[in-house]
Amino acid sequence: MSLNDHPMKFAHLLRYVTPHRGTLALILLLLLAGGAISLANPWIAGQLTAIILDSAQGRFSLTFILLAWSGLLLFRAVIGFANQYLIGVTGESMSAELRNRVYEHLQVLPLGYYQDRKPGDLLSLLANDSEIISGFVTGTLVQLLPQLFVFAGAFLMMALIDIQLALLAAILLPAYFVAMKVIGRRIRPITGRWIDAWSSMYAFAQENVALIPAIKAFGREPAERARFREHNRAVLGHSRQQIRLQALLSPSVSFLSGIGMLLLLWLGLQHVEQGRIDAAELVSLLLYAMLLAQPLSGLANVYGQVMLTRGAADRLLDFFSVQPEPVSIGQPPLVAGDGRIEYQNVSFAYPGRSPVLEDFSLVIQPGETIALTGPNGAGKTTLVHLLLRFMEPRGGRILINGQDIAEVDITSLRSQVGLVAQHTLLFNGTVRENICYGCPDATDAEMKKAAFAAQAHGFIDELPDGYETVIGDQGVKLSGGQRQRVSLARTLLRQPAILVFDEATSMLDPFGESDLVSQCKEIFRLKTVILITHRPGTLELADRIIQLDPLPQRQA
Ligand SMILES: Nc1ncnc2c1ncn2[C@@H]1O[C@H](COP(=O)(O)OP(=O)(O)OP(=O)(O)O)[C@@H](O)[C@H]1O
Repeated sequence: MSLNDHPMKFAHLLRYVTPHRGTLALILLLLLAGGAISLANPWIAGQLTAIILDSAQGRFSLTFILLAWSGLLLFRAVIGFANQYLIGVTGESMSAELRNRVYEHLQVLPLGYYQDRKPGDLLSLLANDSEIISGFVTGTLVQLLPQLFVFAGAFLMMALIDIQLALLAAILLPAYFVAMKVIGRRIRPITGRWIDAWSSMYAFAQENVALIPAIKAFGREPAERARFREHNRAVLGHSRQQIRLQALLSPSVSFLSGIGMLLLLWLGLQHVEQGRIDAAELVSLLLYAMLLAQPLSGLANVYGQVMLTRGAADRLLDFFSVQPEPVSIGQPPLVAGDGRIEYQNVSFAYPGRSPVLEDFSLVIQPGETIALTGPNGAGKTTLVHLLLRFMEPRGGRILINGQDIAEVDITSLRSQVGLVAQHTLLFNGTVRENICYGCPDATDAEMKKAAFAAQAHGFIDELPDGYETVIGDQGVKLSGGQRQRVSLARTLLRQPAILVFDEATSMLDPFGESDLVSQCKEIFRLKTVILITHRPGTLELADRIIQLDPLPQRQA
């Protein structure tokens, strides 16, 4: 599929260029000025040769020419500095904006998108592809016109000196383009494979770092090392192929242009002998011919860069075209109410799997605490994930306070349903930051009240820095039960009308659990609560126990 056939169109990516068009235009002007100086050099060299050979063409004094030349070189140096600076800064700002946009889109994608992909692939969009796009704009696109300008200028100057030799140089050009095309065409798929291999390696390393305890416990270090080496070998293999082709590209073009120069020199000398041009003009002409070849090797890189950028643009556009979670702009908020929940004939199946729920109905009265129990895989977590609209049901509907949740603003819905998940998800920050994650403006007293209710205050107080203790990645510096309590406090602090505990007490010791149960009875009296649990201590809290049984397996 070509980029313009892409559902989101290549123009979408140009949005990141538009805010910088002023700076890019300035860069372009400076590059053109640099190009003009490059075009002046061969002419000056011709004048110098004329003076040295004492030819009639030497119209300026040696001192004047040297001074003027020095001035031009200084001017080019200043332009070079300005350009390098502007190109660097603009490129970096563009990639930063693109990275922001990628990250924003990541945040609004449905949970299922993450479950189907490796984190490394997503991170590669941030790390590689955003850079490639901005690098193309600042490193290739803006350079194109100045290169063409130098090319056309050099050709024109040659034609003014000797039209035959100028045409000969122009006739030799297709050879360069053939070399560029043949090699350039092979670079693109290799780059795509290199990026794929790189993201697989990254994803593998990331997963392994998270699974270190399991790897150590099962003594799998040597096997994992070997698997990493395998991934790394694939990355290296593709890099080698890519580097080989890229390395081949410029020298091939240089070789062809060198041969062309020799041919030109040979014919030029004959024209000098025939008196059609003088030696000074031949010097200028040869230098112009070199200038002609210079943008060509630049253009050879353009081809490789375009191929590389098309790959990155394809991946980014694919990513941006993934539908975000159902947008709720303009949808009314979920009106705060007494917390009545009603599942009406709800059906759901994960993609490619047999149905988990079919025609499921359940009414949970305001202030009621129900325990949801049943065998593993029966669909208990799925049921509460549907309540939070992490996924959408295939059939039926779910009402809260009489409002269909499919028709309310998703943020207002999630602010009223507090989930304490089966796997605690804590950030690498302080205990305070973790508890206040959903309510950054909570006061110290409110935070501590939530921590007391979750029976977490006692152990937090004994931590080296109390609430300011950093708990490590995923809270590794806390015990499993402590993590659950922090996560519970985080949810309680939001004071949602509906509380969902998805095996949230599974790691608490029996005493801790009974303490928590009595504490929670106090809290739960005011809220609608769904407890997913198998533990008798927690079941005791429930007004009603709902047994969920798995549906008979059948083909999706
Ligand atoms: N992201 C997913 N993609 C595909 N299938 C899934 C996904 N998540 C869960 N399932 C499947 O859906 C079914 C219900 O899973 P769910 O997590 O809701 O069960 P559960 O009753 O909460 O189980 P447990 O008691 O083990 O926590 C299971 O068969 C599971 O394999």
